[in-house]
Amino acid sequence: MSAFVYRHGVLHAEACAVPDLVRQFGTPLYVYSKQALVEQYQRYQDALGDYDGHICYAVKANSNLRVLAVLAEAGAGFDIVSGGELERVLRAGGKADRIVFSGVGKQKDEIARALAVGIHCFNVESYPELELINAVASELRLVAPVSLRVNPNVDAGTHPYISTGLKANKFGVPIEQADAFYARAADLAHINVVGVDCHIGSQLTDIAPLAESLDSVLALVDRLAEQGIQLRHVDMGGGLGISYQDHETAPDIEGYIDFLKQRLASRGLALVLEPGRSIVGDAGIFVTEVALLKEGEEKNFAVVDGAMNDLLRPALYGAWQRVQPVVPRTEPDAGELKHWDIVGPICETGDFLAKDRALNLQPKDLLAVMQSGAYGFVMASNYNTRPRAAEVMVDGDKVHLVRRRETLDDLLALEEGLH
Ligand SMILES: Cc1ncc(COP(=O)(O)O)c(C=O)c1O
Ligand SMILES: N[C@@H](CCCC[NH3+])C(=O)O
Repeated sequence: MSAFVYRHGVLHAEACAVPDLVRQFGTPLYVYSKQALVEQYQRYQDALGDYDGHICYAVKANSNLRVLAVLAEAGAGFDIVSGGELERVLRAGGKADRIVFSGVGKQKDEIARALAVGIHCFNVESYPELELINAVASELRLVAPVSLRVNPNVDAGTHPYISTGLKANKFGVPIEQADAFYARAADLAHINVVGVDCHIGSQLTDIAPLAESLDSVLALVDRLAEQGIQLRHVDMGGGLGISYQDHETAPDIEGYIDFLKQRLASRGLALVLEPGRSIVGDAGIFVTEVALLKEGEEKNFAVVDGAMNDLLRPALYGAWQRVQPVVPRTEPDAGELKHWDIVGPICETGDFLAKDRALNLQPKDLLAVMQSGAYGFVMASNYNTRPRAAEVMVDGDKVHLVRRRETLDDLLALEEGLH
């Protein structure tokens, strides 16, 4: 059940009325639900059950320390893509031996730190990277656990910017080259090959492309076994989508994991998954206030105090997210339903949160952009010298400020050269 529901005509986050949160913390504001976060993680964990493996939450989706701490406490592992994300996970109480390290450009110092703390494995994406990891491990007199990220050349059927499993994408090693890659890795003294990894894209609403990728991955696993290279785990990445629009249905997490377990069990393979959006996406909203209404001949614009720097998905991918009034107007004061483009104050035509939405609006109205828990705050910037929004997490009727609003002093603090 959604943690964001109307009660007595007011949008609530769990037991907290959103207007109360706004009075306390201002706008624009990210609001997360602890209950929604834990419930969604628990679905993955329960579906895995006592099957050997890890649910490694993809930190990039929402890396707030409190979000990570809640998931660490629930028992999550983590998928990281930088040294910065590694430190976040460790600070939040995540266990190093449940971390997988993905990404095409891992740096020497990031590799060294990950080796020193003892992560579960590196998801390697190229030969030069494999050699770098071997060299760093050799310097530290350690052995690096490694999984190869294969690119199965499968169309994930998602937005081209978030599709990662095609030959044209920069990710992974083409699956036809994987046999040779493993043979070479097996010869390196400081590399221990433990698995195979595949992540074909994000916001998938159909699991057929994942099943197709799994076929190729398992054929590779079987070929390697014949050559005496026995892998211990298969990591199918993340990618399960959520319902941003009514016509989109989120894939069935339990059904998907059951399917994976069935395919892996006969080969004695453990299962690793790296879900991001499907854990945190529904657990957050972005709240913004209408600053002014600008009605025109062709278009009506509602200028709000949130912008593309706060929530980039609409500008970057043309993404469509639900926009709901925090306190919907009711008869007899419902006013006139008009179509609005919800735009921010930034000097870019692409600065919109939504287009052509039928709403009854007045200045100072609060709007909630739903499904903003994933790839929301993490993609925020300071463009137009806009301090980034505050983030709060509700837990029943309690609310915790989990990142304070930035100030102008925060923004200017790192700049030098005036005197
Ligand atoms: C390697 C890797 N793993 C996991 C994820 C998480 O994906 P999602 O948020 O779609 O579950 C991503 C992002 O797409 C990724 O690049
Ligand atoms: N940022 C993207 C997802 C990218 C996934 C990263 N591999 C989105 O908002 O949809």
